[in-house]
Amino acid sequence: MQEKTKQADAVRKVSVLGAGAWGTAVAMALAQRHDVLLWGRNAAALQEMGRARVNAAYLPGYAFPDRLQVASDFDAALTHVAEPGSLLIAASPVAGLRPLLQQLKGRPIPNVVWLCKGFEYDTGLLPHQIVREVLGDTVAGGALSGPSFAQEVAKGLPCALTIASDSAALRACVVETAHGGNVRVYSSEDLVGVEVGGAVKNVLAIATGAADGLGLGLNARAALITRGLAEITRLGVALGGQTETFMGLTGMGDLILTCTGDLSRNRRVGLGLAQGKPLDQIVQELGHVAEGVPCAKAVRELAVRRGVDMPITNAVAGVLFDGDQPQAMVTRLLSRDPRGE
Ligand SMILES: NC(=O)c1ccc[n+]([C@@H]2O[C@H](COP(=O)([O-])OP(=O)(O)OC[C@H]3O[C@@H](n4cnc5c(N)ncnc54)[C@H](O)[C@@H]3O)[C@@H](O)[C@H]2O)c1
Ligand SMILES: O=P(O)(O)OC[C@H](O)CO
Repeated sequence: MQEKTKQADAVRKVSVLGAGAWGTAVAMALAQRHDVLLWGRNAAALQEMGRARVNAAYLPGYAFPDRLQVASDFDAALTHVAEPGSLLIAASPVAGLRPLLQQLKGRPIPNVVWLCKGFEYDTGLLPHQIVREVLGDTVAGGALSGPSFAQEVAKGLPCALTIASDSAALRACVVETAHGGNVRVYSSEDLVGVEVGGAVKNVLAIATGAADGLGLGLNARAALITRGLAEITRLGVALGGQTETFMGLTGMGDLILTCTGDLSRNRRVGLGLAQGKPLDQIVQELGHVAEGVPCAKAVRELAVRRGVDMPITNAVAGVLFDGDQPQAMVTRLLSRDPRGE
């Protein structure tokens, strides 16, 4: 009974800026009940999506629901969410967040919710810090995160997400809009904790993919996930996140999904490294972003600056950027001195 009151009854206007796999899947899920406009930076691809009613490049095989329309241009996507209670979703990768926000600067927008997971490559900033740098404090913003493969959401399978924001009004707006049907939305005030969990789990998924690819077994996988969670928590707490957050959906939940699910692009990077493929080839074959790659460098540098011990991240970064062999990564981790758990 109580759940029902939290679910959106009113039809709302939503614009999703970014038409990769995740932006498209979120737009499709919200279009079960709301009027959704999907915009992407590639005009020709958008036009084709509008005609074929499917995102053939990033989410092939999943037909758009009727209430999902493709935006004719960027201005149309913003006009669509002009009325109060609307939702603007930024669905770019981390690398595209700053340029996207710069396009929004000075424009009348109701709020902004971002979906990307990672630290910015050059600055080491979390997404909410980029938002504040570009838009200031005048726009309510929040991170929507949690264990969620785009293909499963596009299929209408159940999933649970967390909206993290310091604005109670924004959290309520996202819950009222997105909670319902097969999507559950929880709330959190811990933006740092939610964002750190989402960012670092991608690096750890590369590590578990490599370990699995090397045939190291399920014991090794469980050890990497568990020690990985300790690593995420150390960094997250050092940056101001709350310990409990890392035990929740956006911490442990997303870590388990990404480390164990073969739909994960980051896990597939690790599997490819174990086969001896060059990183460039792996990323090209993926055809999607693997946020753990740039994030590994940003996290390694941040951890050094903050004095946080992150052995698994360092080992992954060694393979990605310093020419270490995946087997050497394992040796490096196993040869560490014993310590208390
Ligand atoms: N796919 C998922 O299952 C999933 C789930 C939850 C969160 N996410 C997160 O959502 C974000 C987007 O992931 P995705 O799955 O849509 O990626 P994707 O690779 O499927 O699509 C990326 C989209 O961003 C565009 N893009 C690529 N590089 C860009 C750049 N430098 N600047 C601007 N745009 C760029 C591409 O044209 C494409 O439209 C990532 O941070 C990812 O971690 C993904
Ligand atoms: O496919 P990945 O590895 O980018 O992971 C996708 C999502 O972040 C899982 O929650």
